[in-house]
Amino acid sequence: MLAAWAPYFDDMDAIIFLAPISCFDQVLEEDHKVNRLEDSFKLWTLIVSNELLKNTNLILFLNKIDILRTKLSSGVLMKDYVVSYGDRPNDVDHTAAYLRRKFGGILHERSPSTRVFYCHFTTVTDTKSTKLILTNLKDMLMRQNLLKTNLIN
Ligand SMILES: Nc1nc2c(ncn2[C@@H]2O[C@H](COP(=O)(O)OP(=O)(O)OP(=O)(O)O)[C@@H](O)[C@H]2O)c(=O)[nH]1
Repeated sequence: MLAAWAPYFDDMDAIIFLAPISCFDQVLEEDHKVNRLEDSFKLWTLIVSNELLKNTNLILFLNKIDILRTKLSSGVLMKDYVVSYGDRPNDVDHTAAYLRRKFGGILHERSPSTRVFYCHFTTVTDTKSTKLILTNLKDMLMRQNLLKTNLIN
């Protein structure tokens, strides 16, 4: 599937990858044996390791942080679903930072090129904060393109 669409994205400035991190205790609707967070790790691994996309900026949105916060506060334990999480504190700061490190580690280990790890914690339904993140990303990419073409230094 990825192999089929990747060639159409190799000249994109960036791909925004949304991983719904509140879904750590859920399974895929189409396959109840697959954990949704595991599925996001798998897809992220496929994208970061794809040769055709090695020059494309990858921007990771660790999304649904608001739902993650509510879920953890209600007593759902990350370690019950993510065994490697162990006995770390079950709060939003620690769990989110842990997941960020996991996604970043995959990029670091599996990318065929050296790439910056762009990662944001998001609640994309909050249009105001999402607009701000997107505007900053657009500025960053424009600056990067100008640097590449030596129009600024
Ligand atoms: N509270 C909250 N809702 C969100 C967020 N992102 C998406 N949603 C809502 O979640 C619902 C499902 O949208 P998606 O997550 O895009 O789609 P999905 O992952 O295929 O759907 P689900 O299986 O329902 O999670 C929609 O009603 C969205 O508006 C978020 O960050 N916070």
